[in-house]
Amino acid sequence: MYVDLGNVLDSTPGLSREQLERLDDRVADAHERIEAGRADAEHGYAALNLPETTDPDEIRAAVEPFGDAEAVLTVGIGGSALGAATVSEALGGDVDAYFLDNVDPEDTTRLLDSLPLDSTAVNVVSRSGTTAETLANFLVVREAMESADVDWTEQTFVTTGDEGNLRQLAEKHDLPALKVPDGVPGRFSALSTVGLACAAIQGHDLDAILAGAADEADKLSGSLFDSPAYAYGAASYALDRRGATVNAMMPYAESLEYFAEWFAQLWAESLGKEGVGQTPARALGATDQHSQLQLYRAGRHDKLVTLVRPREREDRPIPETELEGLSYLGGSTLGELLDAEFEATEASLAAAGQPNIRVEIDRVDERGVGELLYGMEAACVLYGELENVSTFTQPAVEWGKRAARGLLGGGDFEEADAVSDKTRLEIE
Ligand SMILES: O=P(O)(O)OC[C@H]1O[C@H](O)[C@H](O)[C@@H](O)[C@@H]1O
Repeated sequence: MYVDLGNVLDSTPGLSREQLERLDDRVADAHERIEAGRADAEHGYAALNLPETTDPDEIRAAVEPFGDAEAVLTVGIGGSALGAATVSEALGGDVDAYFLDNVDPEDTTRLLDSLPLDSTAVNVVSRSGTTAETLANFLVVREAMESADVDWTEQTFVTTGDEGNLRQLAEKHDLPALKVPDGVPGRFSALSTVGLACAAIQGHDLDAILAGAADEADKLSGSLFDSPAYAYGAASYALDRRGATVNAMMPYAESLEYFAEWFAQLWAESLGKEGVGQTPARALGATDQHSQLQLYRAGRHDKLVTLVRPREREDRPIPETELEGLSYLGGSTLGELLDAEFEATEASLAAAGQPNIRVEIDRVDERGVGELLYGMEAACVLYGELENVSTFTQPAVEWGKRAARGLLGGGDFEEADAVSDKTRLEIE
């Protein structure tokens, strides 16, 4: 992963070279703390050890029974879906991948009606094994399979912890089960059993994904000037502190659209604590140049725009045309056009003094995806250290979960009372 901070030096808010150097002393301290956490495999910090601790053979063995599947359906939510979706969307593959990560009845019905159920492998993923959306969706999928005379026990495997409803289900029906790694919160689990089982079914090279991540891990050091991940994390933190409270993640590759979603969870759940945290926004280049960019260039100076792209991609020529006004396009390629748009956006933000950071990988391949995921996780952990928040918890999310559960009669939760106490001011 390559990170270019050039366009934060003269922006507003911005960071001078001296400010970056002063920040580097704090990066050194934070790095020491992170390394100590990794050495003790402390909760959360253990995620940064995944390139070494994830066993690709274990994942390949667990999915072996599904070698002939035409499709793979991941049933999970949040960190139990977004990592797998990011890897799968980035790398494509002959086996179609689908994700049930919401409980929208219309969408679920549409998906189940369109899937070849008798040749779909189903991976039910939940770290806790208790998440209502995931378990409810699984029950719906199971019933759809039974109605289609498909033996769901032959086509389902689970990825979960040692305890919980899902573990019990796997034991009862003798389903293959992968274990979620200890000490790794869901949003940091893309490089583990949680994020890689789907990729394994699609035939992707797990070793190369982990090797890309390991390369990024090797670059972590006591200086942001030696580590792209820390450069990104430290600059994002310092810019937020100076007023760039929004981080618009804008990949220039359709295959990385999910990456921006994954990043949004990582950043929001990890850093949104005690009144602080940079708000992630999602954009896609070049599409959103024709919608959101107006705001990013001419709106408040409260945003950092992160522009992500691969340095190489498979290209496609733009045919020559007889239309004179379009002659500049003919003979060029779609990739060249996309790159020109990337650079034009970057320059236009810089000219307006809006801070932006360029993040590149060589290609959107296994290695590149491993680098990007690991790099952003390490950036997030560093940001959390600098901000002094508890990066690996999500108490605010738990509140809503308890309220919803109480409403459904799943227990006596005082949070559910707040729902009936709602103040209304309804206009018809
Ligand atoms: O994997 P699960 O236990 O089902 O959790 C799935 C998701 O649910 C929660 O709401 C958490 O806030 C997320 O961090 C987590 O990734």
